[in-house]
Amino acid sequence: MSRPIRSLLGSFKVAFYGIRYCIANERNMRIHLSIALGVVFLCAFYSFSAAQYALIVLLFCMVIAAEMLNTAIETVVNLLSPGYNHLAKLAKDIAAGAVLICAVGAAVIGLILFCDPGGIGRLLAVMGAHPVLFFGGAIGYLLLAAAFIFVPEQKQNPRQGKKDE
Ligand SMILES: Nc1ncnc2c1ncn2[C@@H]1O[C@H](COP(=O)(O)OP(=O)(O)OP(=O)(O)O)[C@@H](O)[C@H]1O
Repeated sequence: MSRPIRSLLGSFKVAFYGIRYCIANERNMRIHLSIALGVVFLCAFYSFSAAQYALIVLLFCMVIAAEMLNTAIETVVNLLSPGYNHLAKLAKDIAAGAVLICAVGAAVIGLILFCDPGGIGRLLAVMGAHPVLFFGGAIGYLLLAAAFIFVPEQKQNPRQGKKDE
């Protein structure tokens, strides 16, 4: 394999390692992903335009990327300032605030999109016609999401990471 291709594949490998690390160790990341999956299910009841789907995908990416940047900032702060430090607190609090702003913004836009009467009507129609299937599916989703969100974590000490990961 040529050097540029190996280097490109290497960049993907480390990026996927970062994504996997956040999913395995950040509860908030798993909450965002569970909500995203729920939203994908809900989309089946709505007839969104291509632009509305694009907006939903953009919101998923925005919130998840913000959460990952927050984790990156927390990790660097832990590396540089393991003890109590007012500046460390400030950096973490500001990063957490940024995630909150993205998540609240996404929730507000989501509410506006999903308040569409046509979609709500279809949702209620399916609920009325197939209650067992509908509520069984909803409970199944909630149980799986809870199991995913509260999976035990094995947070790594950043100083112990391997160099090539
Ligand atoms: N080194 C530190 N010095 C001072 N305050 C800190 C320090 N580390 C954390 N804090 C405070 O504790 C809060 C929680 O920090 P922590 O590192 O546990 O992040 P978190 O928001 O709980 O992230 P997560 O649970 O996603 O790892 C921070 O927002 C900050 O206010």
